[in-house]
Amino acid sequence: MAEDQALLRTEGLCVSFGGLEVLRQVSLEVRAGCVLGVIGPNGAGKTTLFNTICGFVRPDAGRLTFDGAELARPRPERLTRHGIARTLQGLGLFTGLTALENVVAGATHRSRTGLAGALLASPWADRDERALASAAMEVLRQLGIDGDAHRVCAGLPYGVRKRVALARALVSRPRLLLLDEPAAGLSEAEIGELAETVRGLAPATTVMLVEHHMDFVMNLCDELVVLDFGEVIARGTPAEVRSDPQVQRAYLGDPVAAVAEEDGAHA
Ligand SMILES: Nc1ncnc2c1ncn2[C@@H]1O[C@H](COP(=O)(O)OP(=O)(O)OP(=O)(O)O)[C@@H](O)[C@H]1O
Repeated sequence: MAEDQALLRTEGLCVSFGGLEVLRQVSLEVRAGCVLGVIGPNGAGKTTLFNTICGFVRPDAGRLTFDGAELARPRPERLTRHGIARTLQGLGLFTGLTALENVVAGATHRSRTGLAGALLASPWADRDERALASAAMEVLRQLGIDGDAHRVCAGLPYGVRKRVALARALVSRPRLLLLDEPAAGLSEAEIGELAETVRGLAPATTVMLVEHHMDFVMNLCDELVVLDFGEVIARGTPAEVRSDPQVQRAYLGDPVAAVAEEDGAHA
């Protein structure tokens, strides 16, 4: 581990789409063993930040370092080899496959024999397949959904499908897990359970998540970074961020103006 304990670091990331600057000089650190939340109003650039870290979007400028080494040109298909995994805002599951098959699909990079071995039906491929299925089952058990392992995803409740998506990311045993809106669409009870699950992953797995559900974020995260119009406008503990006037303005409009308006209404 690098001395500064930052597992992931971004320095001066800039991304534009056409003339639209979506990330402006974004510098942040994800400390090893922590749960870092990235929040901000709609369109602030949160998902673009994830996409840049994962290599789906090439930055115009800036630098990414993972565990002290530059991640010069991250390639999505190689991320798990670096020890990074992510979930998507949509679930991205194969709805016609079972929960177990979906999770195995997330683990295939661990296979030694690869596609060629599987096509040739080599004994190694058989052994690999059994090992992958066993690893996938273990993660489903860890997330409390092993009872649904052989059910087709299309027929599973949304909350269970979200857990399958999480299991698929976890099966590679990532050092850094990126979660894009993990609480979206869940009931309050499921959100509470999810917070416990994510808390249980750290410190072995460092977590960076993008989320709109404020209670979830405030209760779960060790640190927050706030993006607004592609810029980092605040960072700190949830309590520090909550009381930051710039953050309040970004979310609620200018509080001073809001109070003045309210006074006017009562006058
Ligand atoms: N591939 C793209 N091409 C053009 N514009 C894009 C692209 N991806 C994102 N954008 C624009 O970039 C801005 C930031 O989008 P992004 O999805 O990163 O924001 P966000 O903070 O994740 O928003 P939300 O909370 O609504 O998911 C938006 O104005 C969006 O329309």
